[in-house]
Amino acid sequence: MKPPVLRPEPLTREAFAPFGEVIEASDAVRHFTINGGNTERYHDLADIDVGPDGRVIVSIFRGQPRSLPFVVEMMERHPLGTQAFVPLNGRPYLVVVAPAGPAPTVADLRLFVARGDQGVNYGRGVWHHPLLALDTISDFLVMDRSGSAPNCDEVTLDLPGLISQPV
Ligand SMILES: NC(=O)N[C@@H](O)C(=O)O
Ligand code: NI
Repeated sequence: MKPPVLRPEPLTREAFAPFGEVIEASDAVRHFTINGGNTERYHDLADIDVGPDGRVIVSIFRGQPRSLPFVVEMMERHPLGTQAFVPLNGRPYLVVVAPAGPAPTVADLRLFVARGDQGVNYGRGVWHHPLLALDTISDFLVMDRSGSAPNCDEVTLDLPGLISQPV
């Protein structure tokens, strides 16, 4: 059977809410002026949760661009903590997610096209595809959990999904 084509959706806080938060300086979020008027603070955008035994760490992921069309064959989740990605190069990228819970099927997958000024924070246990950078080598600031217990479950999709081009 041919892999179903995943329908790209624009990344919005509302559409992404079942999977986590969107990290962006939007007028829709609480923001206020600080530093004597020099700076606007877009406040409390995401819940970084690493559980009682984890430690929050900040890393940079330097992703190679994915070639399109791209076949989504696997998904992963981090049951012990959230994982946030914030693009550092101002370039669009792709996010493929499925709800936390049982292993997803291709019918559960959602494909979001993120702008270069939008980050995402995957909720604990939310299924997602590893980083999907586009067009050029791209750096992302990543906030996630460090700890001794294993924190990455992977599944292979019985029927893969297809990200066609152009998204
Ligand atoms: N393995 C790793 O740290 N990266 C993945 O979790 C990812 O979501 O890219
Ligand atoms: Ni991950």
